[in-house]
Amino acid sequence: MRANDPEDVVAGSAHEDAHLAADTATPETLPYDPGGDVEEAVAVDVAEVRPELADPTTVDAIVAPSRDVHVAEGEPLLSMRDVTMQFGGLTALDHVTFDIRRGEILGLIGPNGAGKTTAFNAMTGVYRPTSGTVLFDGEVIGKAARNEITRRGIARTFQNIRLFGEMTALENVVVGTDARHRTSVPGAVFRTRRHRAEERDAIDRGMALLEFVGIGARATERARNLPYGDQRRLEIARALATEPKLLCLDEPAAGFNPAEKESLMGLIRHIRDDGYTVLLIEHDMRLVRGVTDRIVVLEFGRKIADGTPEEVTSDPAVVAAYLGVPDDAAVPDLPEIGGPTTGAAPTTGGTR
Ligand SMILES: Nc1ncnc2c1ncn2[C@@H]1O[C@H](COP(=O)(O)OP(=O)(O)OP(=O)(O)O)[C@@H](O)[C@H]1O
Repeated sequence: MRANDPEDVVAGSAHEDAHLAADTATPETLPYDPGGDVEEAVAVDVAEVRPELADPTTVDAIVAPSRDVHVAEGEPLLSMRDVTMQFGGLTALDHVTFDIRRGEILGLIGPNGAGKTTAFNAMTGVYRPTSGTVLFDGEVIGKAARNEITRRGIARTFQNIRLFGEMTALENVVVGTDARHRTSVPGAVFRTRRHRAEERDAIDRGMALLEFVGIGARATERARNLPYGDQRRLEIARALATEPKLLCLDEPAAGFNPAEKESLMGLIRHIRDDGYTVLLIEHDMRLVRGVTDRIVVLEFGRKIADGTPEEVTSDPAVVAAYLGVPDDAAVPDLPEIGGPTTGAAPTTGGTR
């Protein structure tokens, strides 16, 4: 199990055993696992870096993406081209084509079972499409290991929060920075100058990211002790720590009250304004409409709409998909979708 692999990060899991050293640490001197195959914990003085992060201008500059992206602002960063995904006799995606443009917040919505997660998995290399192509920053994405996808520049958060519960907030974020480290294992073990510099950068960037998402003051608290909303923010900070070209948020507002949703919208806009491209899968239509630049709608594995929030939410086909009413029956306000009362699409079965 690699420490920087988000799929393996589950709050309260057996993985905590690997990080028991944190239990015996003083609040100021925290051991952290630099990730990869290095097993030896390294002492890090968190208190030393905190005062440097008081200036919000510095925080924004540190957090802003620094990787080379081949496509220009507004051009397609990720393209789904005629993607079909079949599971046995079930067609979960049916010739789906859409782009995520560099610098935008794209919402991907649709009723339960519409194919959102499947599209997400095809984009992030979890599935190889049955046919069609996914292009990311000029390269074809096939099936790829998760760390390879992270390395290429796609980061994601999960519907169900996955954090190292016994690690501090800062440690969780520093683990995310490992994806960008270049030090060899011997370099880490012998603590070469480059390794120490990377370690220092990781801590500075980790603190800046925590400040950026609004939980800087909680840097030394264990992830499992953070309030629910702060855990969701921590997941976002950790995803950003991998320096992604594309940040994918899978239902980041699940379980939030209206005030928390409002605050999350502000954070997502801030992330976009800082230079990131964001894909948002979310059931809450108010949030999707309030924060996205464009929306793609799936139903039964097919794309039924693609446009601005205003265009999409007034599209009779979208209204019908959500409410199960005839296409010509305009309904001005779409409700939150995906709950048990939506009658548009079955969650399973049927050939899509
Ligand atoms: N690995 C799989 N094997 C078989 N069928 C699958 C698999 N993954 C998804 N499906 C099916 O594909 C269809 C689309 O599912 P998907 O999870 O992509 O929808 P969704 O829009 O994400 O739904 P939800 O909003 O409920 O998460 C569903 O009928 C689902 O049962």
